[in-house]
Amino acid sequence: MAASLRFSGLKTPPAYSFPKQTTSLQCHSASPTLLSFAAFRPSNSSILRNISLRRCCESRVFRVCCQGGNVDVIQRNEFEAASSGEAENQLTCVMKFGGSSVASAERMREVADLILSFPNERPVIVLSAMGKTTNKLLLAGEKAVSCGVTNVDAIEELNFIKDLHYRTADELGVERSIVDGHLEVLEQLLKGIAMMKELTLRTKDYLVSFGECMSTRIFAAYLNKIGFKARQYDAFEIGFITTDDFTNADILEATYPAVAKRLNDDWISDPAIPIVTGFLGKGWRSSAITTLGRGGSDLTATTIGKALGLREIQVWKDVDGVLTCDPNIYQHAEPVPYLTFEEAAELAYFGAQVLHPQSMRPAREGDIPVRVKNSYNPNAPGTLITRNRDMSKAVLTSIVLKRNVTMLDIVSTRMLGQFGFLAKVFSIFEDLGISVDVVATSEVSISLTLDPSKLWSRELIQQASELDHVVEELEKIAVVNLLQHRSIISLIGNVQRSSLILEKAFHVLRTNGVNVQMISQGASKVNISLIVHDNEAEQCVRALHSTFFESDLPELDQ
Ligand SMILES: Nc1ncnc2c1ncn2[C@@H]1O[C@H](COP(=O)(O)OP(=O)(O)O)[C@@H](O)[C@H]1O
Ligand SMILES: N[C@@H](CC(=O)OP(=O)(O)O)C(=O)O
Repeated sequence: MAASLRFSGLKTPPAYSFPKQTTSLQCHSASPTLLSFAAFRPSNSSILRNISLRRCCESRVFRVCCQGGNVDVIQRNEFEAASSGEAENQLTCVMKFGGSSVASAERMREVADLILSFPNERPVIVLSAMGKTTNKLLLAGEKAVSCGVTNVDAIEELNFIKDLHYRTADELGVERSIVDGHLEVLEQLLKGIAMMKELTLRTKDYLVSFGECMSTRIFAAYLNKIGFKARQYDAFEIGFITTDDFTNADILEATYPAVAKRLNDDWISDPAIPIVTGFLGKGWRSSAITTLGRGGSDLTATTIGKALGLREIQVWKDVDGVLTCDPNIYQHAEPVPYLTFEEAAELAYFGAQVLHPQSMRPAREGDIPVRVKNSYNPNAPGTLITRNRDMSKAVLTSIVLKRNVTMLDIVSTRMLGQFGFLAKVFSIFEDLGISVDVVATSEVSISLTLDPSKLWSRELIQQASELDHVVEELEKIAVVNLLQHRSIISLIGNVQRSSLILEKAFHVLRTNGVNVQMISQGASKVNISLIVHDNEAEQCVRALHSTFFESDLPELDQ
């Protein structure tokens, strides 16, 4: 059953009772940015998990869907905001600053100036941990496993972290007490790890959470000190609900209404710039702190953007936007001015460190533009990522390298014409919970690569035995060749031009004496993947970059 409400002007009732079994409510609103709905059971005020909100693109129609039905009350925060005259004053965008942008007191000051240089914005700020804090915390945890309880206070990384955060607080003129408690608990936690001689994935997530919890507290205190009212939030306390996959958790749908409600309600009742911890969430079963995978603050930012229906999501980095290739491989890489969500998602998934692999999903679902900017060079235009862009002149957008990939050649032991071979192979991967990246098939053989981010997040010993297990299972139906130390070179761009791209690419690879071991063009039409040996990969990327970005390509005919 669908209910339809039409509201005009500011006079709207504060809540609407759904008939039982209602599955969708459509609202027409006066405000184009109207966004947050939350569904409650009034009996215990719990937020329903199965609610989702969709904005019908380019219109003022918002659709609330509740798959399970049984919604009792829908509360419309923006309608309330509108009636109290706050609509003009809503939060406008999200600005995420990565570790390199907030690495020191000086950098935090610059970031504060940068935020305040946009007086028309009312941003939600997402911060990562300062500099390399996450790596240091992980190293401290690993050292604690074997150093003995009495030696924990001598762990170099612990002292580095204490010194960095106290020094930053001192230099910004905020109270040390803002991080005192966290640093004490951090040391106790390391003692606990030393005592147990064990660092589980769950403990790892708790351990690294101290980085974001401290950077956001210091930064919020600094903004308050210089006269801009700010409020710190731990993401795991404001509704970031995730799976319980420690170190690599996924955001659950319930996050969107919960986060929207909390941030909007606080903003309406007592406006203050929200400063939210990136990267962190709360496991829905365990209630323990989880993390979204390395670089996960990008995903925190896009999740908030979608939850609040903000106008723009900005991710501020230490590079002039998404570049034509990894600048660590080739220093003459150039910024890419425009990308589609699809291109950016492929690029991130296939290894470009600049964006978290899952971060484009909320932005695409909410149709919210993402701007990648350089906090060290704010005047550079950066990269704008949107649903569509003009592809008529586009050939190649970016070259991405994913190293240390495992490849499997699987040849059926049965004869040609047997059906069900592909299905059997993929059911083995499904049973073992391993995801596959790139695939090329013939009737009796399959070559594929395994997704290292899923496989490699597990312990080393577990990885080796999982690979043995995969091979063992596949050998029941096929001859299997396991090839390690391979790289995927992904050519992201306009695959409508695949003949031109492949002609150029193969010319370059042949000239450089490189043998391509597998090639695949995905259905996404933005990515051609080439598999080469690890030790040839970087040289290939540099040569491909010269050909595609530093020399003239033939004019493109439609
Ligand atoms: N195609 C690419 N474009 C831009 N940066 C890239 C690319 N590939 C790899 N990088 C690396 O990603 C880094 C930025 O990502 P990241 O370190 O996660 O930023 P932050 O910590 O600021 O969020 C850059 O410094 C650069 O070294
Ligand atoms: N601090 C976390 C999360 C993050 O997103 O960091 P950054 O924005 O600096 O990549 C990490 O290092 O993975």
